[in-house]
Amino acid sequence: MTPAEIAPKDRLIVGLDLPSVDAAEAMIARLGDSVTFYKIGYRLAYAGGLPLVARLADKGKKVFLDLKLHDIGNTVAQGVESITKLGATFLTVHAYPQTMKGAVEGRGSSSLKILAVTVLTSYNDDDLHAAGFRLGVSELVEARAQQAQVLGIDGLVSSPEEVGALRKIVGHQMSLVTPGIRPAGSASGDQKRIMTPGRAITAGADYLVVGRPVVEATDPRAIADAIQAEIAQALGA
Ligand SMILES: O=c1ccn([C@@H]2O[C@H](COP(=O)(O)O)[C@@H](O)[C@H]2O)c(=O)[nH]1
Repeated sequence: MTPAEIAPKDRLIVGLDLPSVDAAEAMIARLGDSVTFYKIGYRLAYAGGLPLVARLADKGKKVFLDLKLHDIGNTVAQGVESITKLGATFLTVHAYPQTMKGAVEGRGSSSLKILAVTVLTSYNDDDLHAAGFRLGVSELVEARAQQAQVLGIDGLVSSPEEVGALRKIVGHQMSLVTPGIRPAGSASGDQKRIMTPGRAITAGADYLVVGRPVVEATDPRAIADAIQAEIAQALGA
């Protein structure tokens, strides 16, 4: 799907980082038709949230399974093959060559799209160096994007700060999905590479992932609607 083909409303992916399936379902009901795309990550998946994928699909919503797999290639391939049956649109793996190769093998010809997490948005250059990496954020993101492209990965997760450089490398063949989104005035929390929704879209992001600023808001629907309006304005839609 080229960026022009993505419906503006589908570009906001709300992270259901909530403690239980009941809490997630209550949030989905509150957000109503403001949100069409949800992300299920560690917190909800390990609290029994995987069956929600099919329930959301039945309601016409899309699901991003943010499981960030990383293991030996064979294990990743087998795990991804199981995940293809859940009905999610996106699944994340860490952008290590063996992991990405296994994920593409496990995905096979299914409709599941594999996203490679380049460098977590809570990391800056100092964090990478402390973890033993020689490269800084921008160099590592770009190197991993090149490897992901060669291996047949469908999309990349990065901060919006890297989207311009990534587009030059991967063109429109891969989806660019960006967490680290903060509406003006909201707390950054542990995120270190952040941008507002409008600036991220203008920078060229295809999808914006927003968790806490929506699900911890007093009025989540009002915040989601404001983000959708900012996205539409940045797209000139
Ligand atoms: O590099 C990454 C990859 C994934 N995430 C996930 O996105 C959401 C962001 O939540 P906020 O509350 O809006 O910070 C969260 O589920 C992360 O696990 C990311 O932040 N960065």
